Amino acid sequence: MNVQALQVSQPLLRARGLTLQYNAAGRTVRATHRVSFDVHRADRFVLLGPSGCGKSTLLKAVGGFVAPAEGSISLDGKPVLGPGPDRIAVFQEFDQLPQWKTVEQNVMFPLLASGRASRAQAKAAASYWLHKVGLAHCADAYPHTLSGGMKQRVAIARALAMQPEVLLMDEPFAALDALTRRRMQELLAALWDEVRFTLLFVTHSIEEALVVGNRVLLLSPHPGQVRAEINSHQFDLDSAGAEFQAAVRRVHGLLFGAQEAHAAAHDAAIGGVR
Ligand SMILES: Nc1ncnc2c1ncn2[C@@H]1O[C@H](COP(=O)(O)OP(=O)(O)OP(=O)(O)O)[C@@H](O)[C@H]1O
Repeated sequence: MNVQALQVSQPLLRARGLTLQYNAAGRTVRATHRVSFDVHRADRFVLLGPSGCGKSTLLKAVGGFVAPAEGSISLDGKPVLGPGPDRIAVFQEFDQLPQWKTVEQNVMFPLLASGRASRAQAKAAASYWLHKVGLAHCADAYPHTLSGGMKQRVAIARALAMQPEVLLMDEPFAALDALTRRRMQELLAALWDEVRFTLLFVTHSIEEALVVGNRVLLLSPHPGQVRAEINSHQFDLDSAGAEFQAAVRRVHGLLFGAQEAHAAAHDAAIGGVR
């Protein structure tokens, strides 16, 4: 393999042996234990697992907001030591947009604040991305006049306008109704088809993980540890057939199999004592 080929195959984002913890009220809560994963350019990499497996904490660590107690994160070969405009996050909360700025100003703001664009460039970028997410007609509206789905569209436009190395998404559609959630997944897929951004996406929905991601890291909770990593590039939003259902069951088994077997054994043991 020549040097150029070797460089191309290097992961963009590399997480190695990440132990992440919080110190709260004099005690330490371990959120993850030695979690490792690689994200390649244009991957749609999903962190999947039940509540408490440390998905959000992993995303915060990649964002540079939580320093690892153990392990390391690098982006494009450089250590991640804090937040930066190369990693932009979209959250679940609808209040992530400043309410006193119009939709257009919201999209322009990070471009201006980071010095990445002049006012004219930021305005042009806002116009371009608002058009892409179907909100060109809302440029002068204020966030409180928008639906939840529209607010998430603005948040996505704002994030992609920054052209981050990695787009971080923490359950971005979890607070939406099922139909809107589906529309947003379609929008994300269409944008990825066009732009091929690199995505690190957190969800606790197996179905969402399989249709949004091309690779999925399965995590078990307390503390979060890697159960498995699977490829899911064969599925898309039209996947609903037997193969998809079998994959959902398989992932469910990988995530909860040991836990359910343990609970069943525990119940049986209690039943036996009674
Ligand atoms: N700010 C904090 N202070 C103390 N403990 C925290 C804090 N944030 C998270 N934790 C703990 O870290 C662990 C992992 O939490 P995290 O939110 O990363 O999990 P998650 O998989 O994203 O869960 P959910 O799907 O419920 O959001 C949990 O035990 C949680 O209670």
